[in-house]
Amino acid sequence: MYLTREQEKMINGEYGWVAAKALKVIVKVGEALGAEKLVPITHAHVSGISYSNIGEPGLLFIKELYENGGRSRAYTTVNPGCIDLLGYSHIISREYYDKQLVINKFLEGMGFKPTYTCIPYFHRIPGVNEHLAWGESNAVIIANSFYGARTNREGGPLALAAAITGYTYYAGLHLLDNRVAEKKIVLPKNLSEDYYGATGLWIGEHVREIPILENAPKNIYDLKILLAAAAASGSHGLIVIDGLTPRETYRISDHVEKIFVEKTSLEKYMGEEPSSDQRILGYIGCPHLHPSELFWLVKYLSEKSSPRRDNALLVSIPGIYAETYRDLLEFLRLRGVDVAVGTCPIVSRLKNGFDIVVTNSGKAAFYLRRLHGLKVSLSSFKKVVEAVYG
Ligand SMILES: C[C@@](O)(CCOP(=O)(O)O)CC(=O)O
Repeated sequence: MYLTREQEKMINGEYGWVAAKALKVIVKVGEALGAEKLVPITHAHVSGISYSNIGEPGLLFIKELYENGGRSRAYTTVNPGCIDLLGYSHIISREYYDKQLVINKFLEGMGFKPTYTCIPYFHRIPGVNEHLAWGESNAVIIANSFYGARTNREGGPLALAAAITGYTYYAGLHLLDNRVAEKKIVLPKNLSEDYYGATGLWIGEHVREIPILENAPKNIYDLKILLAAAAASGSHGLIVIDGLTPRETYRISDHVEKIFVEKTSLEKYMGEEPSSDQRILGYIGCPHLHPSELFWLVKYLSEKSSPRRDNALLVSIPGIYAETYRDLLEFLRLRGVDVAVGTCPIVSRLKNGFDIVVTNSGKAAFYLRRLHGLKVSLSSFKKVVEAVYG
């Protein structure tokens, strides 16, 4: 692989052994993927920092990088950890509180922004054709598909290595030649919001190639639900949205096969609807909620008082909002909302006690069914609130 003089210095240890090791890993992976050079990144997003996912070995790994001088050479944000940073939530377990704080201390010590969110694109909007090294599949697919930026789906350690070196390998979705839509997926016209999660799950399971979507929602709130689900059940890093994805960031193959999605094919992902005697956990915030979504929630709840008996509404939001939106979060808490800041049920342990989860998130449904063995019913944002508050 071709390395610049600066990269050679780094790999030879002139910037410390952590940077040298990190660059060696990136070069090895790049060589395996046929990269001929490295590319500087403007933003790394590091996933895999939750103690309940990475445990003691992960904590020790991050500690070693920090203690041996690993520091960010690119703007870097981090994914959610496993604790509620404001301490409001009764549903997210506090089991690993101290361990997570230790991890957070090392991450912040390396110069990473304490965002604790899976929607880093709302914190720093990626530009068209900017090279990024992001972990967290929902963030990756939004960066490529909505903003037209360029990032592969990195695992946590590789995004960490990119943060420390400021580089990633020039392969995969960094090259226009690999951003070619080969299937056209035609969604049913006027599909209601209830089905966006299911649509994503269907695409992830049934389509391997990069598709171009027709009749997809065009606003980022609906798209983040649809694309996150597709990236959870499948391996996509880019799904072209017809009429929205910046045109210069992808190509369309000369032989595009058309696939029509029938609404009936989506039903199996929806799950059964809750019955009146079941204890319902409503969940919104996967991917994390944007401030506008928080304001919608406040609007919906201004006419409600408290959840119906035995029900609860869990809402997960970026850690970075904790201070800015404290009044809003306090309002939600007083309405009985279980607000979890800087975490989510996918990267934490839950205190259970519910018969069924009602959520608008296909990604949450995918993981909660598998990780926590929970029954999940898919619905729309507003109907989740209705299911809990009546
Ligand atoms: C559990 C976690 O890996 C989310 C699922 O991964 P992904 O959506 O495939 O990137 C996130 C994390 O550990 O930070």
